[in-house]
Amino acid sequence: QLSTDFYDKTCPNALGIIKGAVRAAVSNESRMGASLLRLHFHDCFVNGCDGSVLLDGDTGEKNAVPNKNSLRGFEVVDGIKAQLEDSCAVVVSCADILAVAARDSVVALGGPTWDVELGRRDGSTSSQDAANSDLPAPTLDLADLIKAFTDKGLTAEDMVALSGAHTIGQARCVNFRDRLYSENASLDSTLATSLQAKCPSTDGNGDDTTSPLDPSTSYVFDNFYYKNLLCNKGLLHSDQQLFNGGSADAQTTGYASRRGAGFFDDFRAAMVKMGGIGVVTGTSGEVRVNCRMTN
Ligand code: HEM
Ligand SMILES: [Ca+2]
Ligand SMILES: [Ca+2]
Repeated sequence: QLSTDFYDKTCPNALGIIKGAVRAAVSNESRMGASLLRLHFHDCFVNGCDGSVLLDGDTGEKNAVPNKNSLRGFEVVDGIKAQLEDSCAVVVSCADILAVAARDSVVALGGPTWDVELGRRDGSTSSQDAANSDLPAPTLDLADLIKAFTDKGLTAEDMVALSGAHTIGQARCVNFRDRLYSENASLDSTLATSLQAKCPSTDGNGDDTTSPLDPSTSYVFDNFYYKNLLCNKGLLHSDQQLFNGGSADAQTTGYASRRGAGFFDDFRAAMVKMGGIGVVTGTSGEVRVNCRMTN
């Protein structure tokens, strides 16, 4: 039901506007590419790709545990939406902006490109409970990571490929502290020691200081995420689950050795699949004028 040419007639500049704004935002701050990619993931996993993550409100998704003090990029989305409203009012949905911005972010940081399917409509509810229950936590083991994705119609293989998004971006100390102090010897000891300086052992100390998810190339979309896992350098507990003697090991090893015909091909296919989760099209839902509130 989605189509890649959805805005060709109604807003021919839409894709160019989004690409230009994403490029500018990423050149201003490289991390923004990671933040925009993550917004699309957190949108799609909660009530489908419907822009719900963008809605303001104390009881909305922005205040859910995985999102609070963590999600970023809302101002960039506002800027894109304002430009689109100037060019073609009430045509391009906020959900589609997130899908295109995710792709353009990956490309801006050296990753693969793909055609984004378009025509998603924006929803009207933002569910904090659904965000808390449906977004996978970094404490999960492999079986529960797989379940979080199969619950959304994705496969275990999609989960391993999509986790490669952690080749860019940052995580807060509170999300990997246990890797440094409790999960003895599972994290590479040199990396653990260097991370300890910025992430003290006491709960509450330095919780929000950030470290790169990919300590090798945190601003390049490449396959170093998987290479790191082979050396026990996965920052999050959930990352290292993809190479821990379990069922994901072979796929991780494959991606570590083949970037283009391995990881990149599977990543683009999985992104298209993720972008189709729970989408609403046609005349249901709406196209928001302001991504932060319903019309
Ligand atoms: C497999 C299960 C996943 C878990 C448990 C997980 C968990 C996390 C956590 C805990 C952070 C750090 C947040 C913080 O400390 O504030 C993070 C960051 C990030 N995640 Fe994931 N994630 C998963 C899958 C994904 C997927 C599928 C994508 C995109 C396709 C993604 C993209 C990102 C990006 C790009 C960042 C860095 C954001 C930034 O620097 O602003 N993650 N993730
Ligand atoms: Ca959503
Ligand atoms: Ca990287």
